[in-house]
Amino acid sequence: MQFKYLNLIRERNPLVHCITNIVVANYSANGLLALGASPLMSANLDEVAEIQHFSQGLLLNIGTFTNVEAKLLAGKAANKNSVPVVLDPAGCGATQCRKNATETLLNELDIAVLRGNAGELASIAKVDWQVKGVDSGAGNGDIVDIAKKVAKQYQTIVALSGATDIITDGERVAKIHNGTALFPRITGSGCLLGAVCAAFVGVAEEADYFQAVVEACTVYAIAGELAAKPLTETQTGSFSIALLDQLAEISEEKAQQLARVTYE
Ligand SMILES: Nc1ncnc2c1ncn2[C@@H]1O[C@H](COP(=O)(O)OP(=O)(O)O)[C@@H](O)[C@H]1O
Ligand SMILES: Cc1ncsc1CCOP(=O)(O)O
Ligand SMILES: [Mg+2]
Repeated sequence: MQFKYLNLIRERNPLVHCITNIVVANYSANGLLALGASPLMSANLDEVAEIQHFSQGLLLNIGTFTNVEAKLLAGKAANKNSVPVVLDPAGCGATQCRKNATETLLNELDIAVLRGNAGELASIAKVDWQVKGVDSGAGNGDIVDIAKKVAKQYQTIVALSGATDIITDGERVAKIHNGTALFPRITGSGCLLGAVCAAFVGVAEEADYFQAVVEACTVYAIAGELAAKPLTETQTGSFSIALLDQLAEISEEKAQQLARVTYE
């Protein structure tokens, strides 16, 4: 697999505007900085539309279910200014009001990338799933079918994360087999991945968003793998810091060497 967007991020230092949840705001900002992007966190109604005149990517994350109006306003301005919008429906299956808000964002906005775990994507696809808050929960549905269905319905690129990440535009499917079981043991690792996707599509042409998202998820999963290498399975605090270090350290050459990606 050929990588080309990681170096572009480091060259261009894209500004990624995040309207995210309070749990992960600081960690996401640090992760974007480590990668080579420039984070801006704001949910103020007076400025979120204006920010789309100079930002390269917009992340909307519903994790703490706040600022829905700001997300709509920012998303509409981003669409008008050709700024790619990444939606992270964190915890969207937990309550009815989250489901409604997620559907509104998907219907009202042109979402370039929808990044979530299996439970979140199953909830959007209306497939029966035992959702567990912001964690992926358990279910019997075929996750490739779920991801493809949602990608087609909303004409977007779905990045469904888990032990194997599934990236699809509804037709093409990439599976990323990299990662570490330490990822789901720290809070914010999925949310930071959403922000990382925004940085990658922020330096890509629209026609190549699929490839940019595959690259984003692969680089990220490998950074986690490298961070976990010297750690035991209980060193979750160290993993959270080591992941930031690896996002700063990882090169296209290293990613190419370690990537385990298959296409269907
Ligand atoms: N069991 C696992 N083994 C390896 N990697 C994992 C595992 N679970 C999640 N990941 C990785 O963790 C990152 C965050 O995904 P995930 O934990 O699914 O997000 P979320 O926090 O939204 O549930 C992704 O890069 C994914 O590949
Ligand atoms: C714990 C929690 N509660 C609301 S948002 C959030 C953070 C979830 O982070 P992630 O989805 O990346 O694990
Ligand atoms: Mg998580």
